[in-house]
Amino acid sequence: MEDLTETRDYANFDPYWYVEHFNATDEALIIMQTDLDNLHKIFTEYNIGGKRLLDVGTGPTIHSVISASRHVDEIFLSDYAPQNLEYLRKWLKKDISEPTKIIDYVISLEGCKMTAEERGNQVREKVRGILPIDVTSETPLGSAYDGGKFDVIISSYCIEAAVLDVTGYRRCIEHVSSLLNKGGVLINIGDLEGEYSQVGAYKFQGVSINKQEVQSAMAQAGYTIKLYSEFPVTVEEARYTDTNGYYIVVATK
Ligand SMILES: C[S@@+](CC[C@H](N)C(=O)[O-])C[C@H]1O[C@@H](n2cnc3c(N)ncnc32)[C@H](O)[C@@H]1O
Repeated sequence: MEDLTETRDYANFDPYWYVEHFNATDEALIIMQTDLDNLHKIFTEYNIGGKRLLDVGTGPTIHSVISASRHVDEIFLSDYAPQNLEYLRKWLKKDISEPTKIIDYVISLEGCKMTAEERGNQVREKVRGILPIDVTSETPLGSAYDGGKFDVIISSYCIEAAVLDVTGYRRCIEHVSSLLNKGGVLINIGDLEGEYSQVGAYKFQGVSINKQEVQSAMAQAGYTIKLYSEFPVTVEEARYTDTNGYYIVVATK
């Protein structure tokens, strides 16, 4: 990643590059497979569900809500970067051609007989909003937001990307938690002990965080951790990040 330009400016985040590299190819599926397996398992085996789900920092990819879509009534996608929100709006209106590898893989996990287009439409039917969000703000969805709280929140590779230190990470967990109903579930997926991730010609800097720091941030925000797991970085993913691994936490508020 040496030749890339270091940035913290999400105006430099290219949604088309991201989808091409993390959703569209055989390599992308290898990179995403562990998350897809985990999300499928969590929603089927842990009996997680509810009325309203918020995906925090969705980026331009809806892979994190495919499994969830069978277990909630309403899905809200969100992101900080306007170009990612625009990409998601185009996805919702079917104004862009959607790579099918990720959805086909989830269909294989679910053992259903649908096409990727049919399963993608099932997800679209649940989407009720595509919202601007800033997890560094005490009012992440904006001070004017009065749309209510959520029963399930998913955040995948967003919170460590949004800040540069552990204190900032803790605050973001608290901000996100303010959007979750009591008794609700937070599924938080992220990088362990890495600072950079490539998107296009840029490497985006975030906080390097370890297991103890993740768990204490969750405990401090009032969560009971139901599951904490770590996974190694694949050879394919190591091309795009300096992270040592990934964590996934499932916790109740
Ligand atoms: C590495 S991408 C992850 C996208 C997607 N969730 C995934 O799992 O592939 C990080 C995302 O976090 C978003 N982001 C960065 N800063 C943020 C902030 N302060 N609040 C909310 N989202 C932020 C970026 O715009 C980007 O879409």
